[in-house]
Amino acid sequence: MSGSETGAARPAITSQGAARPAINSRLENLRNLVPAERLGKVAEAVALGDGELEALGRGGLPLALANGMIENVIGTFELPLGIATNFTINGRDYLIPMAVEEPSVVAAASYMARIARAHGGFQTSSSAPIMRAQVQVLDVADPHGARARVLKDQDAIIAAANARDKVLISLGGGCRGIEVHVFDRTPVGPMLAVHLIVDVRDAMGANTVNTMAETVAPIIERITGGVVRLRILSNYADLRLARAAVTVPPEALKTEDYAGERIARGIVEACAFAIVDPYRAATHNKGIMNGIDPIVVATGNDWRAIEAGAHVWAARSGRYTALSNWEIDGKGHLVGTLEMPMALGLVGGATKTHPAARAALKILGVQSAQELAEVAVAVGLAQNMAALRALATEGIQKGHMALHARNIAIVAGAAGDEIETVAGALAADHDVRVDRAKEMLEALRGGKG
Ligand SMILES: CC(C)(COP(=O)([O-])OP(=O)([O-])OC[C@H]1O[C@@H](n2cnc3c(N)ncnc32)[C@H](O)[C@@H]1OP(=O)([O-])[O-])[C@@H](O)C(=O)NCCC(=O)NCCSC(=O)C[C@@](C)(O)CC(=O)[O-]
Ligand SMILES: NC(=O)C1=CN([C@@H]2O[C@H](COP(=O)(O)OP(=O)(O)OC[C@H]3O[C@@H](n4cnc5c(N)ncnc54)[C@H](OP(=O)(O)O)[C@@H]3O)[C@@H](O)[C@H]2O)C=CC1
Repeated sequence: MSGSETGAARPAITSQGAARPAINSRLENLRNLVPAERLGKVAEAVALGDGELEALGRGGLPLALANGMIENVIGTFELPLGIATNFTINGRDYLIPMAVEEPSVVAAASYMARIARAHGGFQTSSSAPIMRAQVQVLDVADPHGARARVLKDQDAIIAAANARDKVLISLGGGCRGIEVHVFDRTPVGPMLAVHLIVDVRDAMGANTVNTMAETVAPIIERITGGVVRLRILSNYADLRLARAAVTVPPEALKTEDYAGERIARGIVEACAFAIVDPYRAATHNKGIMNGIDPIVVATGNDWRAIEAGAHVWAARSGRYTALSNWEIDGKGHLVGTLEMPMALGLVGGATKTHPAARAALKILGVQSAQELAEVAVAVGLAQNMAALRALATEGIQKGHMALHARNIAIVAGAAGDEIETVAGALAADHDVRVDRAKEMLEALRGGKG
């Protein structure tokens, strides 16, 4: 990992998280219950209140609220919300709410978390929640001279930016500094990008920094003698990094068919493929985002922003590559690491307006946006580990298609108890196809009739 320069700013997750009583994320047999029973178990584990239970039980978002969130609302669109179990992060157990349409994602994360928890779980860290806003300046005669003038007057710009958001300042956030990037040649002539470097505390921060950028634009025009056009945050949140690491001995990975050393080596080899080949890296990173996006969605955060930040970070060297690293340490243990931008909020956006998002945050029990970011990358790393383990051994279809079989059964027309019966038969036959499911369904119904 390369982010140690910002690591010093990280407040200890354990001290921030201390407000929530410890839970046990193992929740054995959750998979064998029906949804209402699962909700009961989770509610008991994290002490959900009536409001949260109601929000999760009834689907989360009343139409009247939805109508206030976006434009031209005609209804709501639901996704399954699953709970990944077994997570231990920095010595603390977490239940992970995941809103996602893809089968096997929740199971895969829970599986790797189960392996990791016996070996200390995931270790995480993060930098302070610092975002950048950009102010684009055109028509500057002397861009380098203008840069020098902006930096000389940066205290006045910072003061003007901070005058706009008293709440943020009272919480210890605010504009911390200025950077000026000069582009000598662009299709429209020389250009400056003045960056406001802002600590947004527990917000994702887009609106916060956009307001600041618009506020300081006239001052920047005056100082540079240029014309300001764009005033907007950058989704390349390279100053807001979260990191996760996991170490497991090879014997923890072994299965009936594969030795642990073979699996660990296979994971390292799979990662090497993604490091050198962008075609593979895109899929490798999609697997990481399989873990992260469902948390982003469940907590009402902006997943487009997280995706944008992830992929520009993956290409920061000029070549798109793997976000994670897998290696074998001196003791022969498998070591996985992931570091990436993670601009998540506990306030702002839909985090407070969406009742199910509030319930998801309660389930997570996180005390700060930084803690949420660290949990998200830990789950991303677990998901990556699960996919690479499967790919390097039996292949993805065995586990994934067995769980996807339920979707196929539904597409074929199965309902109620038929879904599990047809899905089980499809998986047992290793032939997960809709036409096959239809045949099975006909036979099942014919048998009953
Ligand atoms: C799917 C598994 C976990 C099965 O694996 P398995 O060996 O059949 O699982 P198991 O039945 O032995 O159970 C092991 C643990 O997994 C969990 N688990 C297992 N099943 C369930 C379930 N039904 N409901 C809830 N949890 C489940 C659960 O934690 C369980 O422990 P337990 O608590 O029972 O002691 C495994 O095959 C796997 O991890 N596969 C990888 C799946 C994956 O990566 N899916 C993502 C979609 S594919 C994709 O989009 C990404 C990709 C692959 O392209 C990325 C890339 O290329 O890098
Ligand atoms: N390119 C992009 O990614 C863009 C994204 N967006 C959208 O912007 C939204 C996120 O913006 P964001 O600024 O986070 O949201 P908000 O403006 O809704 O919330 C941030 C505000 O909440 C208040 N606040 C209260 N408690 C805290 C706390 N503990 N820490 C920090 N702030 C606190 C602050 O001041 P106060 O109370 O004074 O408001 C702060 O300005 C998302 O919906 C996103 O989709 C918008 C434009 C572009």
